[in-house]
Amino acid sequence: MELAVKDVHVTLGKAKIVNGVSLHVGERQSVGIIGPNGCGKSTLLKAIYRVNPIDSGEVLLNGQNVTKMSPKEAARHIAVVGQFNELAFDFSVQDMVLMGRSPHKKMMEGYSEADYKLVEDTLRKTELYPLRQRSYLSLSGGEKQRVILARAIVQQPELLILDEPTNHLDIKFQFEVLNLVKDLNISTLCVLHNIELSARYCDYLYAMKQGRIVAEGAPNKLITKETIRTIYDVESEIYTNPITQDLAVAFLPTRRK
Ligand SMILES: Nc1ncnc2c1ncn2[C@@H]1O[C@H](COP(=O)(O)OP(=O)(O)OP(=O)(O)O)[C@@H](O)[C@H]1O
Repeated sequence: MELAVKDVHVTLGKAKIVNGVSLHVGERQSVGIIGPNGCGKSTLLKAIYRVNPIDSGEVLLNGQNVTKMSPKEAARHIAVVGQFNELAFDFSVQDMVLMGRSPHKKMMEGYSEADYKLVEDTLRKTELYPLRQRSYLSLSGGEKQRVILARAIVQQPELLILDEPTNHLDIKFQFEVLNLVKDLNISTLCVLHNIELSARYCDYLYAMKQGRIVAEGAPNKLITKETIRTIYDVESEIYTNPITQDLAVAFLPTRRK
C-alpha cells in the first residue's frame, strides 16, 4: 500500500497549522516524522486518517482519495494508534481487540473462529493475554497503549499510522512495540519524539517545523547537528553508539544563568 500526501493544508479554528505538506510512504516502508512540540505533526496525521478536514491538497492510498472513502472502507486499509486512548464506555481488553475485526464484517455478521484465534494470538504476542478479561479503563497508560496496538494489528491494515506509540511505555515495551510493528512488514507512518528510536526503526524521515516539512531523507542523512539545530533549536553531536553501532545523539543544551 502506498500513501501519497500532496500539498496538504489544514486550518484549526483560525490558525493555519499544516502549510503545504507533501510526503510519501512506499510499499512496506517505515516512514517517521520528527519535529518540535506544536509543529503540526498530530494535526497532519489526523488529516491523513480523516479526523481533521483538509483545506486543500490530496491524501491518496494507492491512488485512491482517502477523503472520498467511507469510514468503514478507510478502516479496512488504515489502522491508527493515537496519542490519547481514553474511551467514554468500558470494554474488556479482549472485546476491545476483537473490535479491530469490525471493519471487515458485513452488517449483522458475527465474529468467526478465525477472528477469535487471531485475537488470541495477538493478545499473546503483545503480552496482554493475562489481562484479557480486565476492564480497559482500569489499565495503566502503557497497557492501554498495547491494547490499542493489538486492536490495530487484528485490523490487518495495509497502512498503520502511529502517533507517539511509545509514549507511555517502559524501555522493554518501547522496543517490543516497535519490533512488533516492524515485523508486521506493512507500510507505516509514525511520529516519534525519540530521534534515536526513529533512526533505528524508520527507513526514511521527514522533519517538520511550523507546519512545513523542512528536511527529508534516510535517517543517517537527515539526522545531523544542523537539522537538530534547525528544528529544535538545540546544539548536539551525532555519533555512532560504540556498543550498539546505532546512530546516537548527544544533546548539548546551553544552560540558562
Ligand atoms: N482547535 C484548535 N484551534 C487552534 N489551534 C489548535 C487547535 N488544535 C490544536 N491547535 C494547535 O495546533 C498546533 C499543532 O498541534 P499538534 O498537536 O498538531 O502538534 P504536534 O506537533 O503533534 O505537537 P506535540 O509534539 O506536542 O504532540 C499547536 O500549537 C496546537 O496548540
